[in-house]
Amino acid sequence: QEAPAKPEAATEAKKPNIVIIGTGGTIAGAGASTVNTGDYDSAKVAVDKIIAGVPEMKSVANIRGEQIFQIGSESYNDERMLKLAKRVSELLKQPDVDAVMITHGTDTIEETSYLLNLTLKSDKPVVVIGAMRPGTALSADGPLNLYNAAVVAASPESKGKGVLVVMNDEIHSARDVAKTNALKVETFKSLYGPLGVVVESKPYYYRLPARPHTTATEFDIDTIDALPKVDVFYAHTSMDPGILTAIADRGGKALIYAGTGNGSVADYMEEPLKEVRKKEIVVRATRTGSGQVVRNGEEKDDENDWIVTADQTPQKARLLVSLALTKTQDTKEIEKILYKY
Ligand SMILES: NC(=O)CC[C@H](N)C(=O)O
Repeated sequence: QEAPAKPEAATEAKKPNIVIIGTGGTIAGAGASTVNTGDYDSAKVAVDKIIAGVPEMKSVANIRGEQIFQIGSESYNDERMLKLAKRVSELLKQPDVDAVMITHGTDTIEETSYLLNLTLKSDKPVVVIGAMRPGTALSADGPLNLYNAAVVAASPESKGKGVLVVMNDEIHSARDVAKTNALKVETFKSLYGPLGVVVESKPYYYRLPARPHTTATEFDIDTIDALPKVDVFYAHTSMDPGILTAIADRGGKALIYAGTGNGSVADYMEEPLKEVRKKEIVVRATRTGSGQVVRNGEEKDDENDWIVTADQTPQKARLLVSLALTKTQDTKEIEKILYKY
């Protein structure tokens, strides 16, 4: 890594062109008073206004905004995610676009960025950011997150590292990042640690993603127009088997069973889950938030033709299984995909 440079140094070289796609979230939120940090409306402020609020970004890049949605990220569905991903792909193909940033609600940043990480075919930096406090709040975190994201997106060092999520001075891989707290500014964590940090207008990378992403995957967003329906069932004590089987009657192609512990299935849920397998693929995941699910460990996966996740959370497994289903219906192949990415 080079020695730290002053932010002004960047202006001496030709500045990169960055497009910031606005999608809503708290980074575009507004509260009634400066002390409203958790009580506010998200998705209110236009992306151009957000950009105008951080003129410091002009020293690192030529920036232009594009508003694609104005939504809370809890409202993403496949259609919206695909629309966003296809637009990012289009922009990355333009020779006059060097990097893309996306302002996004934090609730589902980990899902959208994971989909982008698995399906974009470009080495150019793609950086997703959000905020935990609206711009109207004391100590709003959005402006610095946005500036840091621009610093990361503008850096040649960020090329080829997959889709990045920059929050709270940290650079995370979209593969691993998860929102871990409902309110705190330091909510974004990666199980294996962030890839790097941003300090005084410079990114410092310490790790690289080991799993294939972007140009190295078999999934291309330009060829995907719909995603097979995959649902998640969340396990707990005293489950209602009827709810599980009702999910399987909704036309899904796979069900992620977010099991307790190592993806364990309650004795009274085994028969219902076997019934589900007659209609769709069954994937055992863990609701614990981390750890591999051991095949044939706590359950008879071979006998039941159930699949296990690698370390993906149920919501990330849902997306990856859905992408896998665009390629194959073979359960062994789908499990290989879970262990590959
Ligand atoms: N901090 C946030 O961005 C949460 C706001 C909103 N629920 C969203 O995800 O868009």
